[in-house]
Amino acid sequence: MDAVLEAGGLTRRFGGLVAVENYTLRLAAGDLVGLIGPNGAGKTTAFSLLTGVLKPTAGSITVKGRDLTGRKPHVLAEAGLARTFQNIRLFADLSVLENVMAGGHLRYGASLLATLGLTQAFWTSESRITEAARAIIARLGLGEFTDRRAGDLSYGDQRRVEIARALATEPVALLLDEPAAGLNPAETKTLTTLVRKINDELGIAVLVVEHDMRLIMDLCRRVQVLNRGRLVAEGTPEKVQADPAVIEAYLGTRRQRAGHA
Ligand SMILES: Nc1ncnc2c1ncn2[C@@H]1O[C@H](COP(=O)(O)OP(=O)(O)OP(=O)(O)O)[C@@H](O)[C@H]1O
Repeated sequence: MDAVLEAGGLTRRFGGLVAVENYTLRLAAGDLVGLIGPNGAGKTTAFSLLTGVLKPTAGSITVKGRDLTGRKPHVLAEAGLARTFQNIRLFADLSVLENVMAGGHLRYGASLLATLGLTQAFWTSESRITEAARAIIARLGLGEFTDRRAGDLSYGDQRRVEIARALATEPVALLLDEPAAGLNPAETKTLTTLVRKINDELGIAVLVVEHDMRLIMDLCRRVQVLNRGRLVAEGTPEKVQADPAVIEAYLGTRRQRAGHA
């Protein structure tokens, strides 16, 4: 299967520190990949490189075969990479529908001229965006919240709305940055079901960066493990859990912390 997102040899230095070195990822349609690693392993840096928030010191990023290395986050978003944030970033005062429509505007927004002139093109695109947003909201089981103010929802429901907004951009890949942070166990379970459904039913490739090891092992078909900026293992959850390099990465970090204490 062709890759929708490919990262080759991604490296990022901060002064003398190499935060990520030679990180490689191949995400094809339908892939569901988890990225884990102990504290300071480089997960956030890798995520920021993939989403264009940080520029790589070396390496490349291609989306659907297009080289987008070093391009800004909005360019990657327009090319089909959707993301969520560690700290949910919804428009709290807008309704759930309006939040999800904001995703659609990125994809189908009418041109400025059409908007100012309120031409037929504007109304056509506006009604198309509204209908698409409603369909996504229904598909994700959020129908009861459609007209509610986003800021009034529980944290778990806000997370789902954020994912709905990401889907409204019609992405080829969805990148989730610690989606379970701040969720209770029941909300985490609902989230797991939702992400699996998106991946299974819509065929959208998913990359999840998480601290919650259980979620990653339950959810993902393939897991990558970073340690000190380098990939030390990649494979099925079963294979990765039994890998001595992974066990050492986590134990080593714990030993280090015990040493500092
Ligand atoms: N902007 C920065 N400037 C300097 N060093 C940085 C910067 N961002 C990250 N680092 C360093 O790069 C390394 C990797 O950090 P990163 O935040 O990517 O790891 P992480 O796996 O996401 O960690 P955590 O699980 O604790 O969030 C760390 O040593 C960190 O201190």
